Amino acid sequence: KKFATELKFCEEVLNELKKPKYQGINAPFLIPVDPVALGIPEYFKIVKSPMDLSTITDNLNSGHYTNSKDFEADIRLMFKNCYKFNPPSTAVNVMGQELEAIFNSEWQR
Ligand SMILES: Cc1ccc(Nc2c(-c3ccc(O)cc3)nc3c(C)cccn23)cc1
Repeated sequence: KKFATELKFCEEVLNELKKPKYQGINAPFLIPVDPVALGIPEYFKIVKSPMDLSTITDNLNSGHYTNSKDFEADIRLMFKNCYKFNPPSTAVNVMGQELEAIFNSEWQR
């Protein structure tokens, strides 16, 4: 896709994931994980490259992404981090799976 159109599509998908209608599942992903606030001091030992939707938004707006593949890589990194730290069937792990399913269906649009 043409560069500008490509990034416009990224912005649309990103905005969808952040919508209030998904607040039950996007909450852990809207802002950077705060290990102190969450009482998980081991977080940065387990997750070497933190990523979240606000950081991805800043990256998109600052021209950090040169194509949609780089944008997609950070989205996927965010979910991988979630599954690495939050064991299967925990609330946050399930929220990650649900939000990832929404991303996947939007991304194929
Ligand atoms: C004791 C404990 C256990 C699990 C969590 N996970 C967690 C995460 C999280 C998100 C992404 C991620 O890569 C890692 C963690 N976000 C939260 C929130 C917003 C509320 C409650 C728990 N949360 C917090 C504390």
